[in-house]
Amino acid sequence: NGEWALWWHDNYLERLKDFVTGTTRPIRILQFVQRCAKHGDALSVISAIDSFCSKVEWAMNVGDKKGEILDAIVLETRPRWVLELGTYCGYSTVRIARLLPPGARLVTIEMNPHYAQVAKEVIQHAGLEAQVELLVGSSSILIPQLKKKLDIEKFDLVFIDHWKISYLPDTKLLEECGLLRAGSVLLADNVVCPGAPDYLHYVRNSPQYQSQYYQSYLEYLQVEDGLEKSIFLG
Ligand SMILES: C[S@@+](CC[C@H](N)C(=O)[O-])C[C@H]1O[C@@H](n2cnc3c(N)ncnc32)[C@H](O)[C@@H]1O
Repeated sequence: NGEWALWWHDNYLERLKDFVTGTTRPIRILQFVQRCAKHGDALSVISAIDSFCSKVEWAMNVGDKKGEILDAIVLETRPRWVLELGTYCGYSTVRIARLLPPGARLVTIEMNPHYAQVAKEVIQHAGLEAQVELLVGSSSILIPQLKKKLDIEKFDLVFIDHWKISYLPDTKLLEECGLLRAGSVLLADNVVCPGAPDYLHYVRNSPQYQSQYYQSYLEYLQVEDGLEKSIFLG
């Protein structure tokens, strides 16, 4: 059901609406945010995107239900440095950035330049551009450059939400590049739908991680999905 729903919303309906409107889904989300959300008010940006994506057009944001779990983990972690893999339109970026303690930074990586441009405008609309560094490119190329590029030592929290096939190789890359410390938290989205079985097998069986599943629902749909929180033990 989940696979079918994703195909329906992400391929068939999106292409149809793109064709009919002559725009793209990210542009339609941005236009809704600009029309309905208050400038500088992150919560109203989040509400506008949730409202658009639950009532008008589905989109692959982490969504409101899993978003609450994400919020709780950001608040309990109180990170100084956060990395997000997969920005899309900046929904989860705004969710995370609004909860960061003073002086903390969120680095978010998006390989699609069109999505990244929309995300930049969404983040600006939320008034959070000072907290966020948006990098455009592939995670596998950018991760090894992060220490030099941004003078980062280690990430306290990593939100993993790009293509599922990249979860495991990028996690190993973060380890190899020395970007994780004992206690760093990895939070991976969509571990059930569409699923990341090789990643789950790794974090649940490696002695280097202590891992826990948070059951929830796929964004804006009644289909089981969840987040996996994995603490790197060093
Ligand atoms: C599920 S969406 C991210 C949703 C976003 N985190 C949110 O909740 O609002 C996945 C995004 O990851 C991007 N992506 C996929 N593989 C990537 C990679 N290897 N490097 C950078 N971006 C990637 C895609 O272009 C897409 O925009």
